[in-house]
Formats: sequence, structure tokens, C-alpha cells
Amino acid sequence: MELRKVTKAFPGGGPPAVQELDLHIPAGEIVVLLGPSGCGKTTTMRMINRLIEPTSGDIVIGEQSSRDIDPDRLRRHIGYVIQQAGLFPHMTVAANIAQVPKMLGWDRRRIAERVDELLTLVGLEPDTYRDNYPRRLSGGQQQRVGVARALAADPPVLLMDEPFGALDPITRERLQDELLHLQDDLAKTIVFVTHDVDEALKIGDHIAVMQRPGHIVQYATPAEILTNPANEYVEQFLGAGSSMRLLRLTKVGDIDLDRVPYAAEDADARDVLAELGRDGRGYALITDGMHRPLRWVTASDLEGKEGPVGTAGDPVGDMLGHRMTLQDALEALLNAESEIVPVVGRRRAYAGALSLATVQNAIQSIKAREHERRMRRERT
Ligand SMILES: Nc1ncnc2c1ncn2[C@@H]1O[C@H](COP(=O)(O)OP(=O)(O)OP(=O)(O)O)[C@@H](O)[C@H]1O
Repeated sequence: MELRKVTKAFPGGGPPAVQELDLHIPAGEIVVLLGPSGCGKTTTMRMINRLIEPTSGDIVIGEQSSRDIDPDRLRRHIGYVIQQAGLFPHMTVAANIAQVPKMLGWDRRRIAERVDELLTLVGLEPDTYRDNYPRRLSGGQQQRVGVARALAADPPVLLMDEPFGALDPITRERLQDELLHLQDDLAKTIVFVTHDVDEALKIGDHIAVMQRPGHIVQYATPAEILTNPANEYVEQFLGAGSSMRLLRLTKVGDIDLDRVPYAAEDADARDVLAELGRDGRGYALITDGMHRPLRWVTASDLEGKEGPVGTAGDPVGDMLGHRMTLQDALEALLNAESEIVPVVGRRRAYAGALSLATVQNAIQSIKAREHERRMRRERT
């Protein structure tokens, strides 16, 4: 989807709500519009599904200008989720979800099957929820129904306007996780509006940072925005704590891990001992035939031993996954029994090790990059 110099001026003067907006929204990605109240996020969304018409410019979906698509047809191909779900209170959950399929003339059986399928997809048990009314549901459950309704006719595009804005922080985080999980399978093209920086960083493949009135100041990936904000405005909008946020964005597998020596359990104890001597840190990891960590051994476990390492040493306790965020890894390390913890990648194979010192090095290099960026900006 592509927005080309899209402008919206409302009658009554003042600067246009949206000004010559250019935005490329790649298929299958989540693009977040992030900005303060009144910067034109909702107006942009409403132009995409033609609830309002641009004053000038063009919106191209697929190969076609949205102007050339009948608005009703267009809206059936674009799911819309808004804050507080916007469900019809006098209709059951099933009837709410079934709206678009009904308009499309699906038969009753197909609709009923689709409703149950969608309820299951968004984590609501069909038998419990399909005949319920929205007011009997919690905010989080209503929002789930809102997502189910938007997905009913399997639209390729989803517009989500502050969908989790009215939820408590815990429910909000859970729904964010579920959305990302769903997106792994569905790969919809999603435009997601929020004014919450952390939500944007977590959800977005790309983020468009918007500024009043109605324009984009930076369009980049979350990591780029954090490490290289385009200007003072973006930096201020991100606020303090960029380093902590980077910990949340960075995956364990992205940093330089500790290369602890390792050997298979059938390796000769004398060879492992020699390797320990060369490495100098005094311990090694023993793995099974699939490179999965089994035990820690120290030099004294191997002293005088001949033949395979076998069951020498102590079993490995905690392990970390390479997809874990640095923040979660830090938390796990603080609670771990040993100072150093193996990191495993695909099929739980050994990928390196992590200690507080390794994390600290990673933080240091993040900080160094930040410092360098600041110096660069001051020079220009
Ligand atoms: N129907 C309208 N008539 C006149 N002005 C409008 C209309 N809709 C929006 N505006 C104005 O356009 C600007 C952008 O509004 P918009 O709702 O798109 O911002 P937003 O970024 O979504 O803000 P919020 O986060 O508060 O929803 C605001 O100044 C708003 O007052």
C-alpha cells in the first residue's frame, strides 16, 4: 500500500490535518503511526478506508488507486479495529463477528463455522462466548472480539486505531503478544496507530513518527529510530530510557556471546583438559551428539581421567534462548544459580554463553553508539 502526497484539509481553516504524506506500507508488515494527539493518525487511517476522502494526493492499494475502488467493497477488504472495540451492544458476539460475512451473502453454516474458528483464533472459547453480549465481556475480551470481527472475511489489510488504548497494562501486553503471534501466521498488512512509544517499538516492523500538523518526521525500523532518531523532536518523543528500550529490542542472539569451550561427551577427557588449559577460564561445556548442553566441567573434574568425558561435571541448570530479549536475559541471569548460562539456538543447540559481564559489554557498545551519534549531530 502506498500513500502519495496525501493531504486532508478540513473545512474551517487552520493547517491541514494531514500534509503531503508519503508512506510505503509493505505487504505483510506492521507499520505503526506513532505521534501525539492531533498529529493526524486517525485522519490518515480513515482516508485509507475512505471513511473520509483526501483533499489531494492518492492512496494505492495493490495496483489500484483507492479512488477507483467502490468504498463498500474497499471496506470489506480492509478490517478495522478501533479503541473499545466498537461492538454493537444489542448484538451477540457471533452476530457482531458475522457482520461482513453476512453482507457478503455467506450461508448460515459457513458463517457459524467461521465465527467459531475466529473465536478460537483470538483465544475465546466459542461455546462460552458466541451467544454472549458485549457488555458481559471484559475490555480485553471485547477487544479480542473486535479483532475477530475485523478478520471475519480474511481481509488482506487491517487498520488498528489504538486498539489496546483503553486496556490495563497487563491485558494490553498480553493482547500485543497475541497480535504478534497471530501475525506470524496471518501475515496481514497492518497499519497500527498508537501514541505509546513502547507499544510502537514492540509491535512495529516499521514506525512512522508523526508530528503536528500532519506530517512524518521519521520512517524507520524500531532499532533505527532508537539508535538514530532523526532530530530533537523524535528524541524527545522517545523520552528517556533509550538504552533500556534497546535491551528490550535486542535479542540475545544479536550480541557477541561468550565463546566458552565445549566438547561432546564422547570426547577424550585429556583433550578437553588440554583445551581448558589453552582457554584459561577453567571450565567447559559438555554437549550431547546434537550439540545440546549437558554439563559443566572444570579442570579438577577431568584431572587424571582417561577416555571419554562421560558423566564428569555438574548438570547444566538454566539455559537461555537466542530469541530472548536482552532485558529478559538480564532478569534470568540475575536469578540464575550460576554466573554464566549457556545460550541455545535452533533445536536447543549450544550457541554461546551469557554472563552479566557479556550483557554489560553489549550495553556499553550500545551506549558508545549513542554517544557517537550525539557527537555527530552536535558537529552538524
Ligand atoms: N472532522 C473533522 N473536522 C475538522 N477537523 C478535524 C476533523 N477530524 C480531525 N480534525 C482535526 O485534524 C487534526 C488531526 O486529527 P486526528 O484525529 O487525525 O489526530 P490523531 O493523531 O489521530 O489524534 P488522537 O490521538 O487524539 O486521536 C486535529 O487537529 C483534529 O482536530
